[in-house]
Amino acid sequence: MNRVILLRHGESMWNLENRFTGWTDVDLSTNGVEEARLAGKILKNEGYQFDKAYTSVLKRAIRTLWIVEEMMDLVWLPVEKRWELNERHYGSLQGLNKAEMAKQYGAELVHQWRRGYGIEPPPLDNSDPRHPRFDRRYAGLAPEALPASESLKKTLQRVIPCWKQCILPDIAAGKELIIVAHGNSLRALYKHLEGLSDQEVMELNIPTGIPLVFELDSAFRPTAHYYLADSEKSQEAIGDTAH
Ligand SMILES: O=C(O)[C@H](O)COP(=O)(O)O
Repeated sequence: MNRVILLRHGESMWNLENRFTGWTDVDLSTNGVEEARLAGKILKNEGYQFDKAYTSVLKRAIRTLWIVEEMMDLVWLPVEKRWELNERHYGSLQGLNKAEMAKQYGAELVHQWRRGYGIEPPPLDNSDPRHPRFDRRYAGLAPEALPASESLKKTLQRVIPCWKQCILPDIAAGKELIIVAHGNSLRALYKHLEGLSDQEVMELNIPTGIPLVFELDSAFRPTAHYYLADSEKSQEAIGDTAH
């Protein structure tokens, strides 16, 4: 059986403050550190072993992975950091409070921005210092690859090539992998794996800090998936993420 573990980073400072984050490089909150510790502890206690990890180039995911590695005594683990696993770029919403935006623009539009498949939040201006073209970690990328905002669809269009070209060959080679990423990059991957419709993915929420196991058949199609938490806890966490 092939298997891959997906993990959304622990709660970040801006999750805590209910602000749109996207590509903003905010760190974990104290609670997020605890969530990452617990995820590592659960993975260790359940006997998981890894050969390699994938993560994004954003510190909330990277630090979550570091903490998991420490908890599992796996600090030697090879890690591949891929910008394609970053959170969806939230455009000019980044930094703004989600509840205040719902008051200003209406809950329905904000819900569409957050959970709709094709809708793109308002973009960052090209001259905005927060535009990724000013960030050296993206310096090697073609300018047209750098988003100023992304729908979930656009996010999926970068996540899935990374899945197919980098991650799947590692799984095919028999490696046990953990992918530590973000709410929307993982929603995109989940949509692809489970073949969710554009409508179905609107209902999908991935909680912070709870390992999600995908079992795959020999053609890498999912045969099962489950959270490593009791169902009450994961349902509560999924509910929290939705709001
Ligand atoms: O980027 C963000 O704001 C969060 O990590 C994900 O936010 P969402 O639940 O509003 O998509």
